[in-house]
Amino acid sequence: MSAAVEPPAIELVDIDKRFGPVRANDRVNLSVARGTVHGIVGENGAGKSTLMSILYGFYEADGGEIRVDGTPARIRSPADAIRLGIGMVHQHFMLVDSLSVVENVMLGAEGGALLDRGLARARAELDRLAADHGLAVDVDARVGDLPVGLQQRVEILKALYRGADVLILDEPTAVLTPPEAKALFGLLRTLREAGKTVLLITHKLEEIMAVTDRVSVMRRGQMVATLDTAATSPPELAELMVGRKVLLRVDKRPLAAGEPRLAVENLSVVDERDCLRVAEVSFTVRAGEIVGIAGVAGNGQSELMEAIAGMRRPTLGTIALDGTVLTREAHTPHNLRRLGLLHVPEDRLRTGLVPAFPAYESAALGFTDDPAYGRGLLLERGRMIAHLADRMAAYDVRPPDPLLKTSKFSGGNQQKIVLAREIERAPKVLIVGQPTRGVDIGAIEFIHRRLIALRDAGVAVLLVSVELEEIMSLADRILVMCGGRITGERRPEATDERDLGLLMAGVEGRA
Ligand SMILES: Nc1ncnc2c1ncn2[C@@H]1O[C@H](COP(=O)(O)OP(=O)(O)OP(=O)(O)O)[C@@H](O)[C@H]1O
Repeated sequence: MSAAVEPPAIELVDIDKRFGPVRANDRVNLSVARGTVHGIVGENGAGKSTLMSILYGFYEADGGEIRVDGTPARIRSPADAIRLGIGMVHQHFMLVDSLSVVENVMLGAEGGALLDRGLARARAELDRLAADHGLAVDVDARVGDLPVGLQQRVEILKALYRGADVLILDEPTAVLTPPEAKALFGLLRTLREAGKTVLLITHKLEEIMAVTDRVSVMRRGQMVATLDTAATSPPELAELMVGRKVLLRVDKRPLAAGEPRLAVENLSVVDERDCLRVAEVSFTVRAGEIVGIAGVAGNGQSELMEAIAGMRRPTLGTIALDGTVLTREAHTPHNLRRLGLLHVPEDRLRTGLVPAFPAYESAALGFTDDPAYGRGLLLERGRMIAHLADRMAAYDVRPPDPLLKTSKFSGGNQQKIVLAREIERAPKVLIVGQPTRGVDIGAIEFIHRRLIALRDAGVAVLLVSVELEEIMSLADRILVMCGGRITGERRPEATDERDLGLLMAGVEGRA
């Protein structure tokens, strides 16, 4: 342990921040010791990202003080933060795909341009950082060609290159595969050993347990606890986060599956670049059954879901609903919705919502002919608003304001709006991609219960998720996809994460 006299690397004192009526940060205090990994948890909209944005100079606090190494600091922009040795790794990387790693790292760094510091010098510096911290990456590779895990590494290198002593990571594993996440944690430990300080926001309590020294819990804009990680547990953290006990396990009745509702036969899908993404995939989903598709992101799951949902044309094969093969004309998102096939897209900002619309309009996307909204072209705004207000209450969306612009909701609350839109319309078949990405533990429990309730009510559910735990606890049957093919089928009680992991990597698991 470091000497008691050393001031904390970061101290936030009585930080306040309001957005209109929302008190996003309410007299928040936080003290982070140098050379530690400090976790921050809290339910969706608790104010975690706002607090970190204040520390990084994206927002200015309405009140309170920031101290860096014991000295009061004025941080009015990210440039101020960087000057004080604070770096941030964003969830959506701020990298230029067409430039190389070394060019990206130099971009915007002090002195700005490629001209200023010679490329050779930057390369040498990157090599040193890579060697010191075990951050191997090909500095001449084009960033757009790197897998997501390595792009994240470039973001970290960029922050270190600019002299960061404190690194803020906002849900860094949301975009990573399990091996990439493991590699990231190894790296965080190395950075800690080198005396760096890491602030880690995550919804995954096992990550908190695995890698942090201390953990702070936020709830409704306030800091409710800071604990030594070794002295706490996931159930205790979950309870502090949501203010009640959370069931971390899913309870479900035995399977009582009925008729096949969705039948996919020899389906193949080729993408825009003529690459085969889905190769001769066949399966059925019966009424009252959840079929889970496990796989590392990018192995054809997205294209498969989009093809079924009528957003992409399959090149070969058929899709049948209730025993009737869909013709080309019938296979449109609009008609599928009419037939009772609903779809929760995995990428909510790209295909699920329109960020610039008020929430009630985003929540009506694709359903503007719903009789509940009124007739014909004259949609009744009042009814759309009332309808979403009901859903917001049921899903505990915060703030429960249907008129607020979609982009102003926190990530997890946006996810709840999309889920509520699709799930609550009595589907016969529900296709749901990454339903709990970015949502907090209380909301995960709620969403899992809703999916089980739909199954028990006879809905055929196709669940695609990169979270193995989610697939294992919800699915009645698990299909594993790798390289566009189904590489195995398992019952959850007859498999484990290792077996599925092998199938996901294209290696035959145990029979
Ligand atoms: N630019 C903004 N304008 C209006 N309200 C905002 C803005 N940014 C955040 N908020 C509100 O402030 C509150 C805190 O949001 P914040 O993004 O900090 O939560 P979070 O804890 O990071 O949530 P999540 O886990 O869902 O990402 C939320 O109610 C959110 O809707």
